[in-house]
Amino acid sequence: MNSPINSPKNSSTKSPKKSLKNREESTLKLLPKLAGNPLFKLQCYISGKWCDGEGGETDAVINPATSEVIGYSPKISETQLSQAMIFSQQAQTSWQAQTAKHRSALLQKWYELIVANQESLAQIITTEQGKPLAEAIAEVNYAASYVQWYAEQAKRVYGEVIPAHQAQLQLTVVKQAVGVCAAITPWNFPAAMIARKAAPALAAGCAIIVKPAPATPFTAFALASLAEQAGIPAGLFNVVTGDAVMIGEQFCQNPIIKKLSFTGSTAVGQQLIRQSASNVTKLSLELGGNAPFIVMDDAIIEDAVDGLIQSKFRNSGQTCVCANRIYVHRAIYAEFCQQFTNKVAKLNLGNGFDNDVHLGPLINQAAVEKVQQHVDDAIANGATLVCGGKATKGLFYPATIITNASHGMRFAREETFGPVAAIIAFDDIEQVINYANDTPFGLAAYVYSQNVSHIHRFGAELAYGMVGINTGLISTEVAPFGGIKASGYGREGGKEGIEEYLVQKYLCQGR
Ligand SMILES: NC(=O)C1=CN([C@@H]2O[C@H](COP(=O)(O)OP(=O)(O)OC[C@H]3O[C@@H](n4cnc5c(N)ncnc54)[C@H](OP(=O)(O)O)[C@@H]3O)[C@@H](O)[C@H]2O)C=CC1
Ligand SMILES: O=C(O)CCCC(=O)O
Repeated sequence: MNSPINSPKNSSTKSPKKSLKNREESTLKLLPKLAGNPLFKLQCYISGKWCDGEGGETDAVINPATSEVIGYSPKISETQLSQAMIFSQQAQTSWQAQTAKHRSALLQKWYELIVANQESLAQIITTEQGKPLAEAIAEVNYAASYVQWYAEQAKRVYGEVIPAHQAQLQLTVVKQAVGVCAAITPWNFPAAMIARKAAPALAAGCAIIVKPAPATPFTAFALASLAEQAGIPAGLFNVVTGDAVMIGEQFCQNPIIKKLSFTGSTAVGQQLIRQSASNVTKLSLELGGNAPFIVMDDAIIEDAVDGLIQSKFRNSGQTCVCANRIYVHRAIYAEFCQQFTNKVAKLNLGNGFDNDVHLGPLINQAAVEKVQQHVDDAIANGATLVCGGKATKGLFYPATIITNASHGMRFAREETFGPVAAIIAFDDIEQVINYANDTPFGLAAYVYSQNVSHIHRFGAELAYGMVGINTGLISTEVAPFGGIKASGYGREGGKEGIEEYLVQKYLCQGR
């Protein structure tokens, strides 16, 4: 039987005769957990209306824990998309003319609704993405924090007065909304990745059209439902699903779209750069990572172990800022590995809805295969498997520890995106900085050390957009999140995040 888990794109179904009501009824029979969930919508939200694809085609969405079909998301047509852009352009013109205070109040309302509906949203996230319910709740609050932050920042978009070079001139710089924006988001944080693009866009006075990953469209529809309830005017926040290639080309090449923000793989990011050349579209790209996690011999081992567990196993390792390569000083290597193994043994793998589950399933079969290849490569090249190392059932992959690993192994070159902790010994700070920087990627790095001069050196020399020092968790709405090198450019969060959706205009005024 063709398993839609392997490739959601291959699971397209042409179902023009199936009415929405029938689709909802058959879906709810399959998945009692979402029955009655007021935010469970199966339609795109475009120009303030809920709609199917005009050709009636849909994509099946699969629960990665059970392989059951959760529901179907529409495939919108190119015509629908270009009409959405025209409508958004009109809506955006009025929106940017509103006061920042007005935009802020609507975003604040959206924030409050997201928090008030956190359980319904988290249920949808766990069902379509697989992460444990407690993590899904944490993600909803994380997503909400961006909406709240940009509701506040909306009111602080300041311009500048420049001391003029001639007495008769006045020089000022104003900031204006870039226009209609687009976003392409991944499945690993289906709520947060949308919130941290849409909230600054709306705060800045832009409209946005979001294409979520096909594995997790229902969280996006749920956010749209709450935006509608919050009173965000039609055409400003849109969610479209369907053919990624067609939508991606339109986002890059339709001149209505002035800005595209993407989170996902480096390969797709590079394609979007190429595609948007003709339109010179402004881009923000948050791409793959390959985070080094460094533990010096002067670190507090217990803290480093706890930090590694947080960094490595969040979302079963399916996070671009997850520790991907772990470097532990040889002097503490054995002790560190022992303490880490003892704690990892307590992590439970299971359905995210069950109690006391720390790791849910991986997103699809391709993800399981990539993880397995990285494990097999390490073992074949002389590393030692301490625990895990094979899927237990379906997409469930256990926490895996590999010791005696080396820098040349595949996991150290490529993002694993799974719950595999492979630990490499190093001898001195020079060597480990070289190892850490020996990658095309530059998103996040982590260091554990109690030596101030070591910390300063790591801070200065690690070639990354973000460095966690004596912590395994760096993400927050108040700080600029983003990478350098092949991990992309642009920042999300902090005061910097809203700048991505603004353009500067310099006014040179004579008497
Ligand atoms: N930085 C991060 O947070 C993430 C990194 N990754 C990395 O990427 C690897 C592969 O994951 P995957 O989900 O396939 O990531 P992709 O980069 O393929 O997908 C991310 C998003 O981009 C869309 N997309 C894919 N191709 C195009 C295109 N030509 N034009 C426009 N949009 C497109 C996808 O939609 P569709 O699926 O319909 O093609 C999805 O919405 C992971 O193993 C991980 O290493 C993945 C996800 C997030
Ligand atoms: O790109 C990702 O993997 C999501 C980032 C998660 C975070 O904000 O910590």
